[in-house]
Amino acid sequence: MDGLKVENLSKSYLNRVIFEQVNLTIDSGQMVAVMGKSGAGKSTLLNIVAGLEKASDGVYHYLSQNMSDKSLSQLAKMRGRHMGYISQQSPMVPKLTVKENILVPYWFGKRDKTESVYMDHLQVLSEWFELKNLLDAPISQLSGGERQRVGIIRALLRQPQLVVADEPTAALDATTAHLVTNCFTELKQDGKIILIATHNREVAAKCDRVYELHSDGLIPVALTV
Ligand SMILES: Nc1ncnc2c1ncn2[C@@H]1O[C@H](COP(=O)(O)OP(=O)(O)OP(=O)(O)O)[C@@H](O)[C@H]1O
Repeated sequence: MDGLKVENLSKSYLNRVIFEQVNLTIDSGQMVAVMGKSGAGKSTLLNIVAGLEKASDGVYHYLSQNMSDKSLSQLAKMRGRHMGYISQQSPMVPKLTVKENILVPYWFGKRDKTESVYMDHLQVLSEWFELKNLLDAPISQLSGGERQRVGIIRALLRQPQLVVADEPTAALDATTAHLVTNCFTELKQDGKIILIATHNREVAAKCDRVYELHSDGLIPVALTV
């Protein structure tokens, strides 16, 4: 199974339960949004799926592998090869240019395609996200929304099967946010899996399914935008 299957996942910090009984299946070619009030645990859930932290209980499978059995370093390898993780504030190396920041994971990760494939894809993505003219600029000169788009390009550079995007449009105006949702829609049409945490109802409305995260699990919601 190429998809993602989450079963009875729970997370607690010390004795405080953030969520439990989270069940979610996303097949190839599907885009799913998780909404919910601030502090509900959306970032925590996405961090677990992306292998940045461990669940307290439950299992999840991705690419037919039981991810819950893996160590954080094994999960980091899986993430580098098979996932694109977009965080709320993508960390950047201040002294590097935009292009160099995008290429950092390529420099340090396993290269399963030729260099020209990555460079061509970088050009396509930077054009799509309207950053082509800024590729040689120091990252420190970019606005918050521009940096957010750099983080998205970096996560997509390796053409991952699973994209985990935490508030990918938080710093963007409506027009630029459309670039992101249109890109994600193309990716899902190409068979990728997209999991988004968002407060933006217009972004969620573009998804195949929308859930609200509560302490006792995910509840499907029907959006009227
Ligand atoms: N390392 C940690 N230790 C203790 N509590 C934590 C830790 N990380 C997150 N939390 C708590 O878990 C809860 C869920 O946080 P999370 O960031 O996942 O929420 P969220 O739904 O993404 O919120 P927002 O919409 O505001 O981004 C919060 O109450 C937060 O304080």
